[in-house]
Amino acid sequence: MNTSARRQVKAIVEQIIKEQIQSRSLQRQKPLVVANWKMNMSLEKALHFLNSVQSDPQDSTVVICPPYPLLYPVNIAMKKLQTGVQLGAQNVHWEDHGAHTGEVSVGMLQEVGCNFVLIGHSERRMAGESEEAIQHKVKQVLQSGMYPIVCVGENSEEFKQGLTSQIVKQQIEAALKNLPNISNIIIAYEPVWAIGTGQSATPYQAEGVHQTIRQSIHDLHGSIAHRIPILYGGSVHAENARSLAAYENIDGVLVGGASLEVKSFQSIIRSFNKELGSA
Ligand SMILES: O=C(CO)COP(=O)(O)O
Repeated sequence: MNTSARRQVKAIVEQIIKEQIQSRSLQRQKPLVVANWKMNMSLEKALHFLNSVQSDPQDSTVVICPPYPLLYPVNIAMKKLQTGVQLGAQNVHWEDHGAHTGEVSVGMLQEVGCNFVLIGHSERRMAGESEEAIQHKVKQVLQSGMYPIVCVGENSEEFKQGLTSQIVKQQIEAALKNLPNISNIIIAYEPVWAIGTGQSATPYQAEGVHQTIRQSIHDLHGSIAHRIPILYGGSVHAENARSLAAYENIDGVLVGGASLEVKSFQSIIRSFNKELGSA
């Protein structure tokens, strides 16, 4: 293909993506872009980050999940700077209070301004977090009115064996069964083999798994499934965010490494905005 033909194909693809995002944003809720800083960032870096990051709450909901000790100062800075960004935690305990050394309750997270909390991240599952603990946490967070972001996803062995659908269905069922009201639930599909590896699932692959997840939620809780945001996570960066945003069942992203730098995170936020001129 010569250069001019290649340029034409690229322009057509760009146009299709733009139309898909525009029609999708008319039908669905606002996209959600979530930063999981994991065990990274200092207070100084975090404050610098907040000074520079910008989000328009009309276009997307942007959430930052810092490590516990940064929650309070980050909340103060967010209020002062009016960044339009919301606060989330990376974990929580299911009890209100008590003898649980090193743990933090839902009430404590709310006191420091958290509206969101990650639950069942694969890095925590690998450290021994059980399905039962995840279910208790989801229930407790829902009761508080906060938004639990429940992480699911297969590991590389399971992926190679073609077990992805089976694994995510099992994880969704374990986390969401017997819940009276799931309207605040957010799901994040994070294939373990894509986390921190630079090897993201293709948007097409992710869309297929998101459809399976939506169907599983539907099987458990009925038509509310269509309103539950399903995020993709695993090597999301500035270059692949826009094509992920184009898919109907990809309602946002959960970003690790690329959320530590303002430039890459800002570019991911722009990819999920309705106005694509600046993307
Ligand atoms: O685990 C993740 C977010 O929770 C994804 O991490 P990376 O974006 O660094 O692959």
